[in-house]
Amino acid sequence: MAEQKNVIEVRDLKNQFGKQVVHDDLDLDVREREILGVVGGSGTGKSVLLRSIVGLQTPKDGQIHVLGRQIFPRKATAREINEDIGILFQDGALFSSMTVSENVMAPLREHHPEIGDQLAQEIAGMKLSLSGLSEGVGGKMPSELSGGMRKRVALARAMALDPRILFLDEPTAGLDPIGAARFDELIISLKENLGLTIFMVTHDLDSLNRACDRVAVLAEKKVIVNASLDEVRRSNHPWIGEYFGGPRGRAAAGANLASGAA
Ligand SMILES: Nc1ncnc2c1ncn2[C@@H]1O[C@H](COP(=O)(O)OP(=O)(O)OP(=O)(O)O)[C@@H](O)[C@H]1O
Repeated sequence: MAEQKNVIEVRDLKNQFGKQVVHDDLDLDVREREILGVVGGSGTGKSVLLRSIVGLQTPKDGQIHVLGRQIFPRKATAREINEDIGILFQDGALFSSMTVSENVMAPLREHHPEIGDQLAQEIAGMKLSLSGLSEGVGGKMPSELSGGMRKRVALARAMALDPRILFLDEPTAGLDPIGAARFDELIISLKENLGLTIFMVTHDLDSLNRACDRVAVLAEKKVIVNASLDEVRRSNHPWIGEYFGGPRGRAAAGANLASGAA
């Protein structure tokens, strides 16, 4: 198989808050068109890593390149960075006073004010449909939707500018198992049909089994392994053993085998 190129390269990353060093000499590669699951204990710096890569957090040291652009030390402009990435934050963060359509159109209004109302509406409708929502949803307020639907609206908004990379921070948190499985199917289809690369911070073992091509594990201020789930499971690191070998880990792996997934 041809070697996939890296769309994200992080080298020697250091993040520090006061005396607390969160990342030290952290390296990470993310390949084009893969779904990378990012896991690690609470407070290991998964969200800080995501925020550093998208330019929302200024690291202490290191180098970050995304799609060939230098994010840190900063050379790319915020506009250039935002052109090719979409972000779904942990809480979805929809604007509660705007309709669903207006939420999805917000990035278009900000980055492409030249786009007229009708075209913006049409693009919003298309993104909602890509996210598995029906047309009628556009006129509703976020408060009228279920948690799963709100996640899909947030995903539609993250895709408003046709990103090449999607960053998802715990996208299935708060969803029931069926809603979470459907969300995973959706992101797999985005990867397969649109060729997106997906960087997904998650605590959801079922999601890792179902959706991720590779898994990066954060521990000891670094990415200690970035490999297929099978390879990660073979690691003898104590946190990995506890996480994947515990009852939840075994149940998730068993469910995956039973459903015939690779
Ligand atoms: N802006 C900030 N100022 C000070 N400390 C911060 C800031 N952002 C993050 N931290 C600290 O950095 C550490 C890593 O935080 P982060 O949110 O990245 O962890 P995480 O791995 O995503 O955790 P969780 O799985 O619980 O969401 C935590 O100890 C957190 O308190």
